[in-house]
Amino acid sequence: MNVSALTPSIVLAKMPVDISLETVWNQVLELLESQLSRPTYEGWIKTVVAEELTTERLTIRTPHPFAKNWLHKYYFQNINSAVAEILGYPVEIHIVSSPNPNSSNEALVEDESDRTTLQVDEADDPKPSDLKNSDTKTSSAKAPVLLPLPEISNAPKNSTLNAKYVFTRFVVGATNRMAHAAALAVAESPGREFNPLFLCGGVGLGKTHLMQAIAHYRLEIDPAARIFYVSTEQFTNDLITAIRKDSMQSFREHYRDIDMILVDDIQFIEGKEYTQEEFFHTFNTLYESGKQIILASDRPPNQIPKLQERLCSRFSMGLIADIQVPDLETRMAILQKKAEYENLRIPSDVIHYIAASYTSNIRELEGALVRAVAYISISGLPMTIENVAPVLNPPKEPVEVSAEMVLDVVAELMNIDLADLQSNSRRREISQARQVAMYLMRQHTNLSLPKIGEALGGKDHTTVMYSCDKVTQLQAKDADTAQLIRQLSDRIYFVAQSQPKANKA
Ligand SMILES: Nc1ncnc2c1ncn2[C@@H]1O[C@H](COP(=O)(O)OP(=O)(O)OP(=O)(O)O)[C@@H](O)[C@H]1O
Repeated sequence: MNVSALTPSIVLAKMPVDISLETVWNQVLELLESQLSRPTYEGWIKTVVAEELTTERLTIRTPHPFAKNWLHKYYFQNINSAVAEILGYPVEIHIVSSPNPNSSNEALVEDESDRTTLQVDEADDPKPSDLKNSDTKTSSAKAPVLLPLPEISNAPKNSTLNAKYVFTRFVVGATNRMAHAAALAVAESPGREFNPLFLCGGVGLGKTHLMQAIAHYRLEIDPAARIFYVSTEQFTNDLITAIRKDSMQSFREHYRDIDMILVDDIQFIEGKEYTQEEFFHTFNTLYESGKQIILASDRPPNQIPKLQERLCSRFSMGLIADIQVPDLETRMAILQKKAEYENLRIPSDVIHYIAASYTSNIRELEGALVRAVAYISISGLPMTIENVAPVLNPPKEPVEVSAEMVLDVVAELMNIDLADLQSNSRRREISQARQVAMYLMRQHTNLSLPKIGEALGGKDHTTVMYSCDKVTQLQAKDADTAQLIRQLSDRIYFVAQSQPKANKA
C-alpha cells in the first residue's frame, strides 16, 4: 500500500493498514456527534480538523484560540475516549489552533479567554450539559419559560423568544465565529467565564439571534431557569411605570430575582441617567450572585456616548465579542439555510445573486429572499435571476466613499496603524495593506491616481497604478485575498451608508 498517498498524513503502527487519518477522524466525529448535543457538536467539534496522527499522538486543529481553550477545558475527555474507541488504543491528544480570524478582537479575546480560564476553579466548575437535541423547542410543560412582564406596551422587541433564533439556525462564518463561540460558551456555562458577555455589531447582523439562542439553549437544559430577555427601551419603560405607580420594590424583584438577563440594544441607555443608575444596581446584584448577564449593542461600551464610567467598565469586564458584516460565502450559506428550513428550492445562481446584492444587513438579505419567493409563487414564473431581479430592488443607492473611510477600514480590519499606512515603511504587512488601500480607493472613490497617492502619504501615481494592478492580479489567483477585498469593500460600503445617519443624529 502506498502510505504516502494518504491524506493528510500518517503513520499507522497499530492501526489497520488501510485506514487514513481522514477516515479515523470522520469516525471520531460521528461518534462525538452521537454523544453531544447538536449546538455543542456544531459549535465546537465539527469545525475541528485532524492534522497528524502518529502511534503516540493525534494533533487536531481548532479554528481559533478560544475554541482550543474551551475544548481543552470541557471536551478533552470526550475526544480522548472517542479517539481511543475508534483506534482501539489511547493516544495523546494535542490541540492546536489557527489564529483568530476576527483580527481586530484577537488580542482582546485571547487575553480574556486566557485570563478567565486561569481564574476558574476547575473543581468548582461543572462541565456544561451535553444535552442532546437542544434545538428549537422552548415551550415546556414545566415552569414558566420567561418571566411575563405586566403592563408592557410598545416594546420594540418581543419579551418572548423567537423560536427560530436558535444556535442550529445560526450560520457561522469568519466574521461571527468568535461571537458564536462566546455565546455557546455562555449558554453551556453561564455566570462563570464570560460575565457579562457583550455582543456588538452593526444593524441586522445577528446579535439578537445569538442572544436568544443562548436563552433557548439554557431553557432546554434547565426549563425552570428564570431567563429574562428584554430591550433597553422596555427596561426604561418598566422603570418609568414603577416610579409612576410607586412600585419600585416589585420592579427590583422582577429584574433581580432571575438567573440570566439578556438586554438588547443597550446603546439606547446613553444619556438616560436614571435608567443607568437603576441598571447599575441591577447589574451589580445579578453579577454578585453569579447570574449571567448578556448585553447587545451596535457598538462597544467605550463608544457609547454619555455612558457612566462605572457602567462602561462593568460592561467591559467580561468578554466583548463583535460581529462584523459577513462575507459573500456566509451570506450565501445563510440564504441556503433559510431556504432549507422553509423547504424552498432556490437555484444556486439565484442565491448567489441575492447574496451579492445585499452586503451589509442580514435582515435585508432575508427580506430579499422572501420577496423573491413570494413574487415567483404568485407569478408562476421560473425562479431565475432575470425573473427575480426586478422585484429585489437591491439597495444600490450610490454611497459617497472618502479616502479617510478607506484608510480607517483598512487600518482597522488589517490591524495596521493609520500612521504606518501613510508612512514609507516597507514592512511586508504594512506595504501590503497600503497597496490594498490604494486599490480600494480606486474602486470606491472618484479620486485620481495622484490624489490617492497623496492620501497614502505622498506616493507617486505610478506606485498607485502598480499597486492596483498587483492587487487585481492577486485577487484573481488567491481566494483569501479575494475574500479579504470583499470584506473590506462590504465594510466600506457599510461605513459610507451609515455616515449620513450618524451626521443626522
Ligand atoms: N449568522 C446568521 N445565521 C443565520 N441567520 C442570521 C445570521 N445573522 C443574522 N441572521 C438573521 O438576520 C436577521 C436579523 O438578525 P438580528 O435581529 O439578530 O440582528 P441584530 O444584530 O440584533 O439587529 P439590530 O441591531 O437591528 O437589533 C434575523 O432573522 C436573524 O435570524
